[in-house]
Amino acid sequence: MENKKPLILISNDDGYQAKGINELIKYIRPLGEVVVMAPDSPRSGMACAITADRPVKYTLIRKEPGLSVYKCSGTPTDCIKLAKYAVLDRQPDLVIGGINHGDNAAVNVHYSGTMGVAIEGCLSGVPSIGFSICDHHHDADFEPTAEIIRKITQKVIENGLPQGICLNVNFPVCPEIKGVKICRQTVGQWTHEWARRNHPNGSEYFWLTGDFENHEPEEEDTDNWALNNGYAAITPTKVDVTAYEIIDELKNWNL
Ligand SMILES: Nc1nc2c(ncn2[C@@H]2O[C@H](COP(=O)(O)O)[C@@H](O)[C@H]2O)c(=O)[nH]1
Repeated sequence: MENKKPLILISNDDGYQAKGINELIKYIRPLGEVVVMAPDSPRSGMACAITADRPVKYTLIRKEPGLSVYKCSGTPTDCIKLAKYAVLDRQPDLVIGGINHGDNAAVNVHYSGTMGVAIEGCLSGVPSIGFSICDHHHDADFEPTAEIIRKITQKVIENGLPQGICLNVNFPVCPEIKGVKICRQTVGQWTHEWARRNHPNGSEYFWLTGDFENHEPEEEDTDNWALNNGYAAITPTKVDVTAYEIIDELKNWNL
């Protein structure tokens, strides 16, 4: 029986030409057969959005031994769904989103197209990881993340992940990452989220801005604490968002 290399499906939300996904391809290639299906342009903030009202297309960009790269007109989640349906000849062994230009720690897991990739992989029963770095610049330095990305990826290939759980991995911006912390999601929220502006035609419009308010900066078990102190943060993330803790209370409402 041929011993096949792990099949690794990669996507992102910064587009197939972004530095982050191309650095990720470089770090991951030695670990398996890599197939990339990524948006044809940036799709930040798309979370788990899907395209239900217009055609979605994909195009082969490059094909080498062990690596195929496609661009797609859809969302990050569309990329995973379409790659599995139209391109792959078998279920992938691993789905990876990233490396995102900007972190997706704390509540950002709910806005992130990077985590939309990992959540879609997880929902389809595939061990999945989202990788992000706390640097929005297009030429961010991803090199300090390489060794940890390879270690985490290899561990997930070897051990898998429980059904319904994926990993949200965030990296600080520093020349040498101190290590890895296993964290919980920080409690916080975005404030001052809009800039009110006037269009030259006299109309008013709003532009998304915002400050992220960390409500527990001293709590050392949070992903934001790890990132603020030079550690990579691994936040195990569930796709079942049921609030089990209040089911009995609601039953007692006798609706
Ligand atoms: N400037 C603001 N950024 C926000 C706000 N809410 C979320 N976000 C950012 O969106 C990204 C989406 O992640 P991606 O992986 O799709 O790029 C998330 O990481 C947050 O940083 C906001 O109110 N203002």
